[in-house]
Amino acid sequence: MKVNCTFEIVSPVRVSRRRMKRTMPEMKRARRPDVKLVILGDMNVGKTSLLHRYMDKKFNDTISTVGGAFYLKQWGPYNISLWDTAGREQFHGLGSMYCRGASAVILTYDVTNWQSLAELEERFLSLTDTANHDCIYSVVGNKADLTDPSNAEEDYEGGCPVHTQHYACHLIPLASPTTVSPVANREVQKEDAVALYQRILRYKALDERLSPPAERMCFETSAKTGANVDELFETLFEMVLPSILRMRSESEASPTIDLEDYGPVSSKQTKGGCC
Ligand SMILES: Nc1nc2c(ncn2[C@@H]2O[C@H](COP(=O)(O)OP(=O)(O)OP(=O)(O)O)[C@@H](O)[C@H]2O)c(=O)[nH]1
Ligand SMILES: [Mg+2]
Repeated sequence: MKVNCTFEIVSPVRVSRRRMKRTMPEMKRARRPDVKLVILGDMNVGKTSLLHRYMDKKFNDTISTVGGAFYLKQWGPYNISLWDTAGREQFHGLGSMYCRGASAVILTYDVTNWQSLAELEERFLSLTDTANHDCIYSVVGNKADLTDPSNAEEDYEGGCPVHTQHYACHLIPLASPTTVSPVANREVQKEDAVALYQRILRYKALDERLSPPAERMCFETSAKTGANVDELFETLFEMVLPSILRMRSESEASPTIDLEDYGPVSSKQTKGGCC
């Protein structure tokens, strides 16, 4: 449905200063997402946790995503829609719908689970065929905290770091402490992610010399500790900025709006509903 209209928006942030009457282009900017990023990957790799960490700076309990959900992030003057998707097989078909019109896709695996990396090429890469022609791709290994020796914990009552082997801590070790050797947890090496990124470029028939380098597009993150999470999203936002500017100049010309573009957005950083 396309309509011509201008209406008044009172932004909760500005209501103390002044009520604003915006013309169409400003109203469009205030509400309509400028660009779309999608996060894909097998179930349980931490897609939702990464979005919660970035949007809310928290690592809280999650339930397995049903269908998909979107978040609207205001980044400077730009509105970026972040689409979370379900990794479960039963929702696989929805992935290509969520990727439609995407300017960046985050392909996520679990560094402690080799199969989650393999699934990206076997099951998820083809879903990105509906993304924009100039879409960028990031390969993200999450749960890096599980392979970080400094995070090692022994199974004590209350927990005591493994490097205090002489039990300096006050806790009495259990009869047979189970030491988690974090490095042994790692199943995917960084080189494996780089190799996958290069195969993605070939799949997309992109010239590697003209594409963003692997070291810029491959990340290891932890939604639990927050490691590299802001860097991941902010790097991608910077990289899609040219697409935003291009699409804005194209949309300036169109005086109509499509009300279906306006999700249930009511404040600056708003979580969309499940779609
Ligand atoms: N240690 C650790 N656990 C994590 C991390 N990220 C997510 N988890 C845990 O992994 C489990 C799955 O996390 P989700 O964010 O729900 O995974 P998902 O990819 O959204 O899963 P689906 O919605 O089913 O596709 C939860 O128990 C999280 O607490 C991380 O960085 N480190
Ligand atoms: Mg999820």
